[in-house]
Amino acid sequence: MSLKKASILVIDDDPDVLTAVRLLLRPEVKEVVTEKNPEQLPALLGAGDFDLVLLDMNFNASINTGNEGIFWLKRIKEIKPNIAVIMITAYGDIDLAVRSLKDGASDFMVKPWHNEKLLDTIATVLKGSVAVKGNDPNNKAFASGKMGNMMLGESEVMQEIFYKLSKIAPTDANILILGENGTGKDLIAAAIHKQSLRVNGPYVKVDVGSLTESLFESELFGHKKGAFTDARDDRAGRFETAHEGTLFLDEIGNITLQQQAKLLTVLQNRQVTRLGTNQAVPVDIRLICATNLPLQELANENKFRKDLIYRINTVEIVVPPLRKRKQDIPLLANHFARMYAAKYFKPNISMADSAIEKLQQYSFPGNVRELQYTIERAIIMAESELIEAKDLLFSPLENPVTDTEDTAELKLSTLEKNTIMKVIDKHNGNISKAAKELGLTRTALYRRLSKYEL
Ligand SMILES: Nc1ncnc2c1ncn2[C@@H]1O[C@H](COP(=O)(O)OP(=O)(O)OP(=O)(O)O)[C@@H](O)[C@H]1O
Repeated sequence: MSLKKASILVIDDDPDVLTAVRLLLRPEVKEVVTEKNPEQLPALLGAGDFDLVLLDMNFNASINTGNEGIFWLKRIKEIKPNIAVIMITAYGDIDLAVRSLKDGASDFMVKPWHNEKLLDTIATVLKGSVAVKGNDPNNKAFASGKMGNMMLGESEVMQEIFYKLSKIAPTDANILILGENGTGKDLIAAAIHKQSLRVNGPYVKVDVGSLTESLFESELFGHKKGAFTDARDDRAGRFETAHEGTLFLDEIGNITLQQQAKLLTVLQNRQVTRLGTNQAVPVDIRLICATNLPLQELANENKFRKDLIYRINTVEIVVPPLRKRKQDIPLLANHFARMYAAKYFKPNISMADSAIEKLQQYSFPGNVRELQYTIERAIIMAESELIEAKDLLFSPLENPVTDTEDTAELKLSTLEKNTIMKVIDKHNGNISKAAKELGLTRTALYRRLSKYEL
């Protein structure tokens, strides 16, 4: 949605702020309504059709915890879940503002702001929020339950994914998400839950790839006290915990054939039996699975059961690596720059064109996660307000990948292995630090260590 068509509600108890915002927005938007008393919010939201609320985080001069802002944010989301909210905050409340993103705010502005920056932020949020409102395929964002609340993408392929997601999220279809590490599979799973009819139910994520044979059953299906040596209490498994909600099984390609058989039985019967009991408990879950492995190939090699694939992939979403959708890089880079500029108290920092160009020339083997860490590093190190090409340092894997050739995957594996060794060495064997620099989770790094037998 464009600024010109937007109806905006501004809530702040400082009349000077309200006047300033009114003067700024009136020529730019369709309608601007200002109100100093947040108690009026429910009535105003009921009466008007607002696209966006600018909401102050502090309303009582004597209490300055920002909690009133979070309280009112939650109320807005209860009354009109799809309305976009930008929080207005003072410098000292950045932590709370970041928390507000988790509670559904689309963005936040730090006082005092530059007028242009405020308009820019409102315009960006409005563009994103349409996806939430109408699931229009021409949008650049899809609402997620995660930090920043938005999954961004303007490439054709991401637009198609958003469209597909908007269609399938409200159904109960099982979904299989395929894609390399760091492409956003986790974010997609959270987004599907957020946009589903189960949104008020639990969202339970399990990294099944990291569960040992012995933990697998008790973790997923639960156990009775005494069922095995460490079972000190009765415990519900993740299937039961996810009852009436969504169960997200990550790294599904890494489970053994034995685990696959157990999972299949539960999915077929839609009931679980806790270890140590005979009683089957019905479970009502929506299942989402994800993996970075080619399941079909694994099935052809008899490493993954075909009947399980059929069971889990009613709908398949394939998320392409970032190097195959470079059009998304500017949008994502600016999004991360704004996010970290706020986090590290550098509100006026922005990305130079040369920096965006450099990012677009890089192959990002760690995908969006690596882009995110690259920008975070640049913002932390930045000495001026403009991030330039020279400020962007990639993890040692700097050679752009030309993945049109057959040899690309092979080259990439060798580069990846060497890079991992170099980075671990640099951090004296500290896996957490190495994983962070590489743009990987610790689990993903461990998996690579075992893949390359390091
Ligand atoms: N399209 C996107 N828009 C905004 N942020 C994104 C997008 N894609 C990924 N991210 C961010 O990149 C990081 C990695 O994403 P995520 O964890 O969802 O990837 P993944 O595919 O599940 O990775 P892994 O396979 O390693 O678990 C997260 O911080 C996520 O918020």
